[in-house]
Formats: sequence, structure tokens, C-alpha cells
Amino acid sequence: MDPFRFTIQARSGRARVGLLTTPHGRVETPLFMPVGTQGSVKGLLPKDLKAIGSQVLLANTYHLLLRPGPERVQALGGLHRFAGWDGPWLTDSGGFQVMSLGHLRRIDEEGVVFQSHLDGSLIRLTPERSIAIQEALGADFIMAFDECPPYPSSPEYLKASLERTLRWLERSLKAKTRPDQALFGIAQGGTDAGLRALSTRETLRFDLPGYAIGGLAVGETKEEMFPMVALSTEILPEAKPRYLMGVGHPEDLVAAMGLGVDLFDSVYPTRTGRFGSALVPEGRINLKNAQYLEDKRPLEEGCDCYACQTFSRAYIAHLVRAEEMLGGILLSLHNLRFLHRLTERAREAIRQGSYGAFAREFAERRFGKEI
Ligand SMILES: Cc1cccc2c(=O)nc(N)[nH]c12
Repeated sequence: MDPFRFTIQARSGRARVGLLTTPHGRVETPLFMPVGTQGSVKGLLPKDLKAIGSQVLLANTYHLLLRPGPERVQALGGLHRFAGWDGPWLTDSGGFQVMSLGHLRRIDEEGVVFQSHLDGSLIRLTPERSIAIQEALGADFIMAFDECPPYPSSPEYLKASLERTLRWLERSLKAKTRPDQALFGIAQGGTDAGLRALSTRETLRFDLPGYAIGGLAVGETKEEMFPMVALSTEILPEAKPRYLMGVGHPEDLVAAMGLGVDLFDSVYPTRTGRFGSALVPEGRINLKNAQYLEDKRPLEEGCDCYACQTFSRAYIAHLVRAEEMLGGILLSLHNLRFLHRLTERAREAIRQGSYGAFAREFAERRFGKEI
């Protein structure tokens, strides 16, 4: 039986509720994946992630290649055992992080050569090596080795890049040996509609268990991003999960779920939490702001997370000012719970056939008034 079955359970417009089976349990989509870049979601315990509704965690090939190294993780039982998360993992393929973090020295047909951001040593990543690393790490979902072109890029560069990414997808697929891992292809094409459609159609020539929309959330405007998301989900097959990479603002999730996206990841909720901000229905509040130092209310009225059930904004504002670790921990916990509750409510609205009303109510609170 297919270890990665995806069945649509309900629809409301283009939004859908899916059930995705993996070797490490079944998950319900749409879902948000907390990012655990180095095998840890910064500051949060796996048991607490489970308690707030996290289903799939994300780790990065680039970072885990640099340290502790895939051989060590494999020798220690693979990501699930090593990092104490027995639910599904997804690993990104490393290309993106090289562009954004490593000191990229060269990109050619073979792959990329970059200098480690840790010790400057030269490292080569190819589709074959990325897949071998992801097989050693043992994630359930692995990503094809791709190039995420810089924003903005010329149409000529975008076209050459997407064609190379397609050749790298073929090489990634050929290098794959584990039947218990699902390889997702990543469509590119930037914000050029013709090239986006071309890349998506060409990616679909590979029969894969899921497809990612790459090359977005890299600095383009929302007005540029969303037509590309809409165009992508019009082309991508209904029956396969669609993963919009790097998107994590609440309003963007609501819009993209309405366009039929099933999976999301972003460092936004945990990073903004570490920087002292809490996600709330109206947007975001920054606990560094003095107005919260005597505010007895929870971060968000009605939130069921441990931070909101136990502490006041005043206490968390104090922690943030005092640079206590607990401040970033509580804000990260709340922000992830906020996104998990958002996707839980979205799934319920889709089951009721009322996703449109859900999205309108969300937008009303988010944009209806200034905080
Ligand atoms: C993490 C992420 C965000 C945004 C875009 C991308 C992309 O295009 N390709 C990869 N492999 N990862 C991405």
C-alpha cells in the first residue's frame, strides 16, 4: 500500500481538507510546519510541540550537513530518534539555504560550491549528494535539489534556472533509493506567469507524491506572489498535496488555503516570537512596547496555549525586557499555537463548506481596525 496516500476529505471552494498518510502517522491538511532548522524548533520541547498541535516538523539539509553531519544523525537512529520527534519530518534540500546563508562560490550544471558560514570550508552540494544526505537524515518528506533564483531575476535567468532545476529534479529522483520517503518536486519560474506555468507543467511530468511551489516569499510583493500561487494551484493536480514554501504570515495562510494550498512552513512565528512579538487576530503586538508592562490580559483572549493560560502580557513584557529565555520560549509557543489554531479552524470551516465566511471573518478582525 502507498505509504504516502493523500485523500481529500472535504472541499469549500478551492480550499480542501486532506488526510496525508506517512510512515510516522497520518496528518490533516491544511497544516503549518514549525521550522526546526538544526533539528530543533528553537526553545521548544517536542512534547510541547505535540501538545499545541504540531504535526510535521521541518529541518534543513544545509545546516545538518555542516553540523553534526548526516552520518552522525544516521548512526544515532535518524532524525526522529535523534531529535525526539516521532511524528513526520520534512527536510529541505539545501539549495535555498546555500543561497541565503552560505557564501555561494559557484553554481553550475553539476551543483553548487559554497563556503560554510561556520568555518569557511568549501562544500559541494549536488542533487545526488542532497538526496543521499536526506536519506541519511531519514525524514519522511524530502525535497528535490533546486535553485531558488534571487528576487528579482531577469526572465532569461529565470528560464535558464528553472530548466536546470528540472534537470536537477530528474537527477534527484534517479538518486533516490528509500521507498519510505516521499520526494517532492519544486516548481520555480519566479513571478513571471509564463515561466511559472512552464516550470509547474514540466515539474508535473514527474509522477511524485507531492509538489512544492518554490521561488516565492523571497522579497516579492503580495500582489506579485498571489497570482503565482493561484496559477500554480490551477495547474497542480487536485489529488496531490501542494506545499507553498516559506509562507507563514497568518493572512497569507488564509489566502493561500483558499487557493488550495495544503502545506506551509516559515520561520516567521518562532523568529518573531524570539524578537518579542506575539501573533494576535488583529496582527502582531510587540511586548517590548511599554504599554504592556501593566497589561494583565493574556497575549490573546481565548487562546488555549500554556502561555496565555498561565501568564499576563505584563509578565512576558518583563521577560522580554529582561532578556529572559522564557520570554522567547512563551512567545514562540503561543505563535505556533496561533497558526495551528488558525489551520484547525480553517479545516473546520472547509468541512462546513463555509471557508469563504471564515476568510472574511479573519480579514475583518485582521484588517478591520488598527490596534
Ligand atoms: C525554504 C524555501 C522558502 C522559499 C523558497 C524555497 C525554494 O524555492 N526552494 C527551496 N528548496 N526552499 C525554499
